[in-house]
This record gives sequence, C-alpha cells and structure tokens, in this order.
Amino acid sequence: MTDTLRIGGGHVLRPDMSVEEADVLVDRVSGEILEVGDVPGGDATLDASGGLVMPGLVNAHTHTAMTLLRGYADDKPLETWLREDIWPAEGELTPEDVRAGTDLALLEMIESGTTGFADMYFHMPEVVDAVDEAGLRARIGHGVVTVGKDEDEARADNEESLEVAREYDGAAEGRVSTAYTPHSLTTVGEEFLVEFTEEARDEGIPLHFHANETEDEVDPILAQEDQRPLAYADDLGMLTDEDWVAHGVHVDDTEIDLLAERGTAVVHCPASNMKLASGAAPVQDLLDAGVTVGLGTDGAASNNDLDMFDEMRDAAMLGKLSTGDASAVPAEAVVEMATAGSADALGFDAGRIEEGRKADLAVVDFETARLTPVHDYVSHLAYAASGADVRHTVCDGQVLMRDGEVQTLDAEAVRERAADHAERVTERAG
Ligand SMILES: CSC[C@H]1O[C@@H](n2cnc3c(O)ncnc32)[C@H](O)[C@@H]1O
Ligand SMILES: [Zn+2]
Repeated sequence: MTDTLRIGGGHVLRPDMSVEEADVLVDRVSGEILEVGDVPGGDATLDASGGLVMPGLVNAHTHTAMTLLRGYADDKPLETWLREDIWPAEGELTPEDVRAGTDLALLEMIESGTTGFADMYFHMPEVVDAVDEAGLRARIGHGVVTVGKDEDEARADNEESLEVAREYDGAAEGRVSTAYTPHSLTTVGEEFLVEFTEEARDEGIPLHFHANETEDEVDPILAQEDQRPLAYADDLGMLTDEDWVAHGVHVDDTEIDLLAERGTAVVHCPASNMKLASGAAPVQDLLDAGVTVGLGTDGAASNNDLDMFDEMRDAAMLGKLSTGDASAVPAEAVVEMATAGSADALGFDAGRIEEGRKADLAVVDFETARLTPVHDYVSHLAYAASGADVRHTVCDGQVLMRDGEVQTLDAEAVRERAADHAERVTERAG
C-alpha cells in the first residue's frame, strides 16, 4: 500500500537544470519520488503554486553545534581564531550544549531548505538524536584532533571516531550514515592516520577531513614530507571515491588530477574561506578536471549562517572574482554543487528530482519582490533567492516545514534553549 504526498501546481527543477510545469508525487512510506509530471490525487498535498520544487539543499561540510559560537569570535585568521577563541570554548561544551546547538542548526537548515548535511563534531550521540527527531538526513563523524594529546588520549579519540561510525550507521531509519573524521593532516599524527584509516577501510567506513585550507597548513607538510598534502594523504590511503575533503583551497594541478583520478570529492566553503581570508579554491578547474564538487557552509562561527542560498551566491561570485572570468562558476554549476554535487559527495541517493530518488525537496516561493520577474529560475536560485524564500521543506518524504512553519521542532523553544546554553558556555570559557 502506498501513502502519497503530492507537491503540486508549481514548477520543478530537473537534474539537467531545465524547469518544467509539473507536480511531484512522493511515497511517504519508502520516502522516494514516485512520479514527476501532471499527477492527479495524492493522499496529502503541498501547494507549490507560484513556486519551484527543487532538490533539498545539501550542506556537505559543517560543524552543527558551532551555532552556539556564532558571533563569538570574528575577524581573525583560521589558526588564531581556533587557538585563541574556538578551541577553548569548545573545551567547555557538554553533551547538552551540543544538543542545543545542533537543534538550532537543524532548525535553521529546515527553515532555509536544507535537507541533508555532513557534521564533524563531538558528542555525536546527541547529534544523532537531534537528527532523528528533526527528520533530516546526515552523514556524521566524531572529529579527531591528536595534537597536544598524550598517546592514550589520542588513541581514544580515534577509537571513538570509529566506534561512532560503527554504532550509528543506519540510525534514524537509515537517514544517518557515518564517516571516520580526522580533523586534518596537520592536527592528527601520521601514525594514527595510517592505523585508523586502514581500520576504516576494512570496515567500509568513508573518510572526511579538512585539506589544503590555508597556506599555513600546506607549508609544514611540504617541508616535512617534501610532498603536496594530497599526495601525502594519498600515500596514507586517505583518498578514495567514498571520501570527501573540505576546502581544497590551496591545491595545485597535480592535486586536482589526483582528486579526479581517485574520485575523491571536494566540498567548497566559500563564505568561510573569505571570512577567514584562507583564499579562493580553484572551483572551475576542479569542475573542468571532473572532480565532484559539493558545497558547505563550514561552522556557523566562520560563516556566520547556514543558508545554502548565500553559499551558492558566494561560490559563484568568488569563482568569478578569483579568476577574473565572469563566465567561471556559473549559476547552473553552483545549483548543481549545492544539490547533486553535495549529495554525491556524501553518498546520498538524493539531490536530483527524478523517479526512484529520495524525496528530499524544497519548495521556493517565487512570488516575492526579489524574485520578480522570472527570466530564469536557476539564475534566481544562484543570485537572488534567500533561505527566507523557502515555503516547504521535505525530507525522506516527510514534511519538515509547511508554509514556513517547522513541523518537527518547536522553533521558539529551540532558540531559547540555544541562547541559554550559548551564554553559559561562553561564561565558562571566560
Ligand atoms: C574536531 S571537530 C571539528 C573541529 O573543526 C573546527 N573547525 C571549524 N571550522 C574550521 C575550519 O574552517 N577549519 C578547520 N577547523 C575548523 C571546529 O571548531 C572543531 O574544533
Ligand atoms: Zn570545517
């Protein structure tokens, strides 16, 4: 027996970036798209008139509970920001804080049409519970840092990452999947990267890590290993077509070719890269080389929001500015990066509106001043729309937001609790 949801009366964005007048019929039991076209009926309906049904946005690199640190420390470069402000504050985070910050992040995501994300953080059981209740799709990992830790602590951190990956893969009725997530090539010791990557491989667990984000991260690897960072990562077995790296700002042509050969995806985080003055990733070169490129916000403390519409616009603008080529990173490319590219990077069977795919969808209301007139829907998604234009959000066939009202979270309570936890964390951090 099927139990269907019809999202009808609007336009639909298809995988080839064409737009047609159509309805989308969803099976609420399997969570899959049944049909796209002129579809009558449906056991339940969502009104898409005056709107565009698009794949739900996928934020392929973030640290969700960093919403608690939004605006806590700004206007510093990465290394200084992490060491002076962020890591001391994170040292104070309790599981309850992480739950409150994650709930706030998930609320912001649902409100702005994001249906899936990747999270690298701590206290992951709380994150899994939050994802389960909010109804989103996520690939999660316990982030590992071994610098400054003794051998036993460092080993325990890596073991926790693998344990989390084993325990929670398939949680939340299959909406949660996992990864082994060493923070970066410079913050986790080589002996641990080798040992735990091999264990992850044996168990089919993919890898996600920050790579080539700043020159300060590239230079020590060049000096110590006489190798580019991604060649070094490849020698450690860290680049396969299941894995995805965040940033890839300072990659040279040999590294771009290596990523393409290995099938490893790169998640571009333009707002974070601009705010921390890390640099501009060679996104058009990555795309031209055939690398899968996704899009991510990074944490809310270096962005400072989780709005993937902002991220699309930033990606397109930065792609042009950094190359001096206005045709670089066009609208279609950034919309594809934020949907199919990110979904492919994370191994989600989503990101495209076609029969049989997961019904992870957003309906954008085009009947607003900033989206009038409509010469080109895709142009508006990339350059003019905002998360505030999202009318409905659907994940796995379930309605998470209807007419701007989030159904799975009590928005006011989530905001109040997060503000309260944020205040207490920053007080403790001093
Ligand atoms: C070990 S959990 C993840 C860890 O990453 C930190 N982080 C946040 N933003 C960035 C970034 O842009 N580059 C590197 N690390 C980042 C976060 O604060 C957590 O400590
Ligand atoms: Zn990050």
